[in-house]
Amino acid sequence: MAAPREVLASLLSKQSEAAASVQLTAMQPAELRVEVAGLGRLKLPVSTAQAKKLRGLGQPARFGRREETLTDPSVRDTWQVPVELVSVDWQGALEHKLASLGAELGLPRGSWFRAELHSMLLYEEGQFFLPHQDSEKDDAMVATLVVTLPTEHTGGELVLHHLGEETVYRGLRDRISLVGFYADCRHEVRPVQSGYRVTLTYNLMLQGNPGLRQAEAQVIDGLAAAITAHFDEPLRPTTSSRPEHLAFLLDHEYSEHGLTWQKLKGSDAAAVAALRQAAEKAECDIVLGLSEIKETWDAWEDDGYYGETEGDEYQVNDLIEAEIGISWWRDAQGREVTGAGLYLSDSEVCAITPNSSMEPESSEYEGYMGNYGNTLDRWYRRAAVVMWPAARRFAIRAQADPAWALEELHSIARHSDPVAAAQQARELEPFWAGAVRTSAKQRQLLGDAIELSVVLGDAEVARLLLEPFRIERVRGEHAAALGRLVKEFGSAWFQDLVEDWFGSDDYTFYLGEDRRENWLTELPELCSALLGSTEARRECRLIARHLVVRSWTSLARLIERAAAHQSLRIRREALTGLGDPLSALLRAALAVGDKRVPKHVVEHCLKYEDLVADCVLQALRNAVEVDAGSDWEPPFLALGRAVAGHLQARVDAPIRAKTDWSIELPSGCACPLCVELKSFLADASDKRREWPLAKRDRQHLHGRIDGAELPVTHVTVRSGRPYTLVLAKTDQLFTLDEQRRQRDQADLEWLRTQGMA
Ligand SMILES: O=C(O)CCC(=O)C(=O)O
Ligand SMILES: [Fe+2]
Repeated sequence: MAAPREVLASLLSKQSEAAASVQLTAMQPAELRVEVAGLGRLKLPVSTAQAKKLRGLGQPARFGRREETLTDPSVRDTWQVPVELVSVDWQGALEHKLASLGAELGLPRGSWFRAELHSMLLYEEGQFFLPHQDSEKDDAMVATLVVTLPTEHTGGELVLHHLGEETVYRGLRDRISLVGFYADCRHEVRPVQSGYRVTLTYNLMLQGNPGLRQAEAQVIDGLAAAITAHFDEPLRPTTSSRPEHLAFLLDHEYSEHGLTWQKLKGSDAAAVAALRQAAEKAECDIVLGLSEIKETWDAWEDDGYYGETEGDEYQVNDLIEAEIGISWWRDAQGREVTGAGLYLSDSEVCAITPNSSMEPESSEYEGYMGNYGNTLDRWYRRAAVVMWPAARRFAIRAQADPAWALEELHSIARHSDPVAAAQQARELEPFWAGAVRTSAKQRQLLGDAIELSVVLGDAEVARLLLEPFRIERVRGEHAAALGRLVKEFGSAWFQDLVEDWFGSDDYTFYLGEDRRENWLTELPELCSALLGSTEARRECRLIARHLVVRSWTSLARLIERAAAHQSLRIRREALTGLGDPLSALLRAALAVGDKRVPKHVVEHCLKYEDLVADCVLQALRNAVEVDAGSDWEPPFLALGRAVAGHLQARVDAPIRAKTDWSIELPSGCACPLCVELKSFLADASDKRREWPLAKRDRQHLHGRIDGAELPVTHVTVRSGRPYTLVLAKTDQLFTLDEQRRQRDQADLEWLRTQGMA
């Protein structure tokens, strides 16, 4: 049985006969007077002699690509006669022609075309225009009219492409040909084989204000029933969850600007008009939006074995999944909604024309990736109408646009009552966390959510609203609002919330700008904003202190994790990366007057001995950078002196003898193999070992050596059973030692200049 949405698409496909392009009945030469300044009236059919003269007036035609206008004879090769020189007298016939065109192209009643002469073109032998779309230069422009004057010529066909189909229109020898098409249709002029082809092109502007065309009552009933059935049936046979949306993809292309209820093209206009009436009947909201569709297909690279598949390099098999997202739409009143994120599953989408009949915007082939075999991703952009039950309006819109939800709740709280708003806010529960986490504007959202929480005054709802955020979003701009929050709900409540914001394991899953480390470096600014707040002063101070204490727990874990890296190089990089956060944390602690955190910092770092020296050094350098000139505060001084001691000890140690090949294996695994490895490495004279080992054991040792980036090569000699692992220490051991010594010396020197050594 067909799914309700398929029933809906099939009902709609019968709604309109509108074409995307059409050729009208040809006109007699005498019906059109074309005058060209300098040439006089053209005699129709245009003679070869006159065509040659026209050519003399022409310039190489230009074409638009994005913002530019270009001349490129490999794309468009034709002569353009300056339009100022041309005047066309239709002798009263134009209105009538435009009316037929409007009817064929399915303009709704109450609207019509107005034509503006755009250009006069002349194609001589070999000239052409590659496939392109006409840019909708004007808001009102929706279509193009090509008038081909009668001439003796072959070739030069005007070819229209729409929904995977090609329509070929030929000029006539003794009559005037008229072809109209919607501006989103790709079209081309094939090379002229002989003679001349002369055309006039017109931009067609949509005029008037179409009323909603009435679909037949029976059709509307059918559509409304399909819509209702769609929302009643489970999404898939195996689940009980029901669809939230129903989208119908349109056939024509639109820009954001051009997509309005009044300016739908051809068959879209009839389908959408019927859907609007059906949606109303089914008590659904309906919006008009631009969708982005990503389809993932199971595919393999075509080796040409299965016959010629012109232009296609891939053999496409099954659709694995389709995702559709809508971030811009216009509601039934025509108001725009931007920056939203409505996500639909493929069982919420239908269309008359499937995506596979359309040209994808882009596609990307991926070889075997593990989860699937080889896949081909295809992206499409299509206009769509989307419906949802009016009763679910708040939840649907809130999910797509969390900022709107907060604003809406705020206004309910202000205009009616906070209790009603809090009640409504509970509807957010099932999806709020997901909506917040996918939002691109989390910082602003956090501010709004805090404000709203205070207004609603309901601790449970506040928790629901605020929990999905992360500490990385909290900035100075939130200071006063945070103070109010604590005032309203108390500090125990707040500290629980902050625990969630930090995450239970301080796992920082953000990348780039949003990393925990980066946030920690902003801690002094955040604390100073909190300390500077003129509102809820006591609460703000409490918050600042608490954040400092909690941040140290977080940073201590990051330091621990960084120090555990087996490779000296990676360990150094990671620890150096934590220097700025460490400096920031100490500065923040000093600013809020916290004594305990600096004490813990010093103890923690000393516990690691020289392991965290790189972190401390970077912290000191950072402190100098942000606060040059002042005396060292005690915690910095204690750390600097401890590090100076370690460095001094390393520098004082005797230089490695040329005969000393001992290498220290960082602690980690202590299995019997690693114990043996450790003793081989520690041996000062043993440079090489041949070790017959089974595959798993060899791999374990590879992992250990590579993980620690030791100056030791490991090669498997594949003969005998088991194979033999050959380990050999390399000269790099000495260069690494020397580099480290030089660096220690330089660091020590720098600490001296700071009065710490
Ligand atoms: O000359 C024609 O038939 C069409 C020319 C065209 O496509 C254009 O000017 O955009
Ligand atoms: Fe064109």
